[in-house]
Amino acid sequence: MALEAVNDRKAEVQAFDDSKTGVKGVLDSGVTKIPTMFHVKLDSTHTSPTHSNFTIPIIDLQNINSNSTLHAEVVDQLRSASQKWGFFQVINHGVPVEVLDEMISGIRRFHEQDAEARKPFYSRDSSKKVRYFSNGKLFRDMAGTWRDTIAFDVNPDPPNPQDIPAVCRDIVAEYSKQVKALGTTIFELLSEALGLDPSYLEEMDCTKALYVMGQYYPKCPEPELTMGISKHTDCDFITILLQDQIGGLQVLHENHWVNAPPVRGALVVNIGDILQLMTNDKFISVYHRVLLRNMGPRISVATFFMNFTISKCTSKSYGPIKELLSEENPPVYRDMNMKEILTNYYAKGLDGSSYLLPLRL
Ligand SMILES: O=C(O)CCC(=O)C(=O)O
Ligand SMILES: [Fe+2]
Repeated sequence: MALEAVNDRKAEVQAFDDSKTGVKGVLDSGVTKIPTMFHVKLDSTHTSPTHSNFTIPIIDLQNINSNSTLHAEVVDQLRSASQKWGFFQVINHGVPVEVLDEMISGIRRFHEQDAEARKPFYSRDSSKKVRYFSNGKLFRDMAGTWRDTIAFDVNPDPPNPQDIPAVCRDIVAEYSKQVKALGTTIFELLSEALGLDPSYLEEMDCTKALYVMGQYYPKCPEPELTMGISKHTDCDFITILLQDQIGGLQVLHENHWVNAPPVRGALVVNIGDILQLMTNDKFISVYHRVLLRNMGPRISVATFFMNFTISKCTSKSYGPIKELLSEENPPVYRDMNMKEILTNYYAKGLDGSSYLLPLRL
């Protein structure tokens, strides 16, 4: 890019960020063409049909407390999904559908309230426990995506309730509590799926930190030119995702983009990069993205089991779990502490799963 173009782009991004009203603010200004900073480099897969022969596994958690045969079946399904897909949906997971609906509504209320009410929460200071922003890596990723976020750093040290926007305060607290409990159950089942003691992953601090991101993808006047979220993997242990009924989430499976269709009452779970590392690639952290269509807005809530703050993350080291290694399955990563992992992660743009490469042996 010529220097002039780089400077233009910088000015455009800065003006957008200074508006403190996100992509929603751009839309509300009445544009019919999206600003060039949101034009992403598209590839042929942007418009190609998705692969409908595949479906992301749906796992019913109803029977986890039943007899041991039924329990073992659920564990088998989780193991298979984590190995082959890195993604699955869970139903009968114990989080009431009213809580799910109200969480979507609360996030919608935040993003759809008056711009003046949103502005005070807008910040790029990642040490803030509650903050509103658009495109976390805007100044590093060259293309913006059509998405705004309200994020809550809810665990282990939750924000002061007064700091949470009143329009979603109660439900954020309730949802976080419920999703943490579900996460704990899922980590127990995943530990079993690995042949480990059920408490293994919890003892590795996998359930300690939760980061909840309320995503808002406004209706887009030119969806064919941009993305909701570009192709990436999640830097965490697992992610539990709540999505509304709009659709648009796609998962890369055997080189095909496969839709993760909204299932009422379900939560989507995916394996993150750190769990792939710990399982020595047995469980996979796969690429996913959100493609925008003409519909919208779309709302989702991604809960990352991870502390993204370098100064507060766990001091534990992560590498392939020793119990899983053998002569036939030697470690493919070296151990690294969380500070180093996060430092590598922040040095890359969003599409940067390569931050784990320095750990590959
Ligand atoms: O909104 C979605 O469906 C996916 C969000 C996501 O992948 C993320 O926040 O990492
Ligand atoms: Fe993600």
